[in-house]
Amino acid sequence: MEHMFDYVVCGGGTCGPIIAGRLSEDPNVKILMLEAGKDSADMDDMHMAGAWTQNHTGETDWNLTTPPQPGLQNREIHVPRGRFLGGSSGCNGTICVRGVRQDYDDWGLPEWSGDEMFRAMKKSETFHPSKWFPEDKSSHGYDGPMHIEAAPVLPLGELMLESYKSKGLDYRPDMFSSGETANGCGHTLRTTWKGYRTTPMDFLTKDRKRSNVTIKCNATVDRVIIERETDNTLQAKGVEYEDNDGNRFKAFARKEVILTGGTYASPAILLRSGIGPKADLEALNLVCKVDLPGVGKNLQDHQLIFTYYELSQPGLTDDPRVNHDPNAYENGRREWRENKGGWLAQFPFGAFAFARLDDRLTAENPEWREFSRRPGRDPMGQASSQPSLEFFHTVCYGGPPEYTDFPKEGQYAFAMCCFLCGAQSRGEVKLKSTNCHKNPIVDHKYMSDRRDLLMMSEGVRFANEIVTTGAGTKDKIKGAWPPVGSSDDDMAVVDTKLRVKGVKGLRVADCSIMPLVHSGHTQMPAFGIAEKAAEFIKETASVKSSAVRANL
Ligand SMILES: Cc1cc2nc3c(=O)[nH]c(=O)nc-3n(C[C@H](O)[C@H](O)[C@H](O)COP(=O)(O)OP(=O)(O)OC[C@H]3O[C@@H](n4cnc5c(N)ncnc54)[C@H](O)[C@@H]3O)c2cc1C
Repeated sequence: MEHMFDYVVCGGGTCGPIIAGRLSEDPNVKILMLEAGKDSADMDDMHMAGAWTQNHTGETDWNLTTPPQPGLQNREIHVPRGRFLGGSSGCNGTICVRGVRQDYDDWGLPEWSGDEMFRAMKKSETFHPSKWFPEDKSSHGYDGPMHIEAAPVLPLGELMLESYKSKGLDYRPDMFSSGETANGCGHTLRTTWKGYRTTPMDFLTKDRKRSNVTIKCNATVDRVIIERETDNTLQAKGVEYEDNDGNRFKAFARKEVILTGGTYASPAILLRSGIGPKADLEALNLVCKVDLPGVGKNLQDHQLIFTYYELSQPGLTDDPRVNHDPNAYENGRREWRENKGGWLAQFPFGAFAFARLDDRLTAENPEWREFSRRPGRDPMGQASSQPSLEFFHTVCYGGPPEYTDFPKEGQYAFAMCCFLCGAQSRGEVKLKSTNCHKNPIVDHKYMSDRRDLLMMSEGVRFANEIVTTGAGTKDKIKGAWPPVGSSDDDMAVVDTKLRVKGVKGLRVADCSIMPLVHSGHTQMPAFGIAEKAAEFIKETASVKSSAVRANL
């Protein structure tokens, strides 16, 4: 294999293939994309969106677990991450929620404004309209490699929409694409089409195979090769990586190395490369090349609570196919192979809503009233255009594989989910070993900020009101289930164009660069981040080549 490329992209998950795909539009450019996991072309359980949990353990997952979380009664939390081509976009819920413009405006960087991110997010998309769904046309892209569609919400979803509306959350069908409201209900779109999950690997496979992109799987990037130039600056020259047997290789980049290992892995690669907090590096006998105290810090996650209900009547959930059938997976896989249908073809979530709960908390909770507020902001730092919480529900009893108490014949259950948008708890990623095959310590410090706990408690209370007293569902609930019971920021790691501070030719371009999580699930911003990263990289290349031309 040839070892010299123009660009080396480290991580073939969500952002990596988008960047590799965009850069490969120039046939003169040679790209290497390294992925620690395996090829996913033949992974049916990835192609079927409903089989998502099947890839949350074993070789297709990074098997990362947090240390005991004091805010969660010392529970250790498994945080799944895809480890194969397509990465987390290949084992996620396929839900598309772009958030609201203010989420990105709050990053305080003109390059990353709400308008810019909404433009970049739709660039990856081909939206497939449906007769029943009134899409907001201006919010969508129609010629990108990722296939996105609206999914019907099934009978329970229709009732939930009625319940949301009766609680003051107006129906705005495509609000999760347009980002138009912080209070409302509607449909989320899905990264599925014709029974298949779409992932950013669609930038590089099928009709978009590119001869100038080399993809290497089972290739775990250990560190970036950084050399000091004659002008005393540091330059990224390439990477060292290992296969699954520990054999070591080098690949070199004429132009740039781009880290796309995701929120947990990119900081770990930087740290192993000697870029990070000096004391932490020296404690592991790593030579500190650039003392960047922010690497691995400011870790954020959306927290999510599922509350289960039993329904008093049949016909509203998918439990008969999913939970009552002892051969559910066998039958689901057969149906998918035969006609790309069946329960595994779709992700089992129904109708969604956003809500702001600051007024409720302010009226009812003295502790909430004590928190300080910036002008025009609530105690979470959010403006009135930003939702406090997202609500959604499953269309059968479902959730992670470790769940038990499945409904039996004649029993029907579902979960109401409460998802915290503006989480304030901050955690960190640290190395526990310099071995690239050992996972870093991922400590989210969930619920360590009291405001998260108060907002989540109020959210669960509101969700319970929606389900048990809302117009669509109040007569259908039997009970609970189971029936027994910025660049001037010293901590910034990259500049506004995602270049790692202190090293030339090195960028990070994945969800780890988000200074604040947006209101919603993170794959849409991942698409936007990758599209913008590719634009910045091309911009640098064109400035360099015109500078070269000017010198001739
Ligand atoms: C279970 C789950 C459900 C989710 N549901 C949704 C949802 O419904 N909607 C939504 O919008 N978002 C969802 N998300 C979040 C979203 O999918 C991710 O935030 C997004 O895909 C992350 O993109 P990324 O490029 O930052 O990282 P990833 O997609 O994780 O890509 C990183 C890639 O780098 C590889 N890698 C890591 N380390 C190395 C290394 N050292 N060398 C080489 N390769 C390496 C990994 O194997 C992986 O392929 C979900 C995520 C999960 C895990």
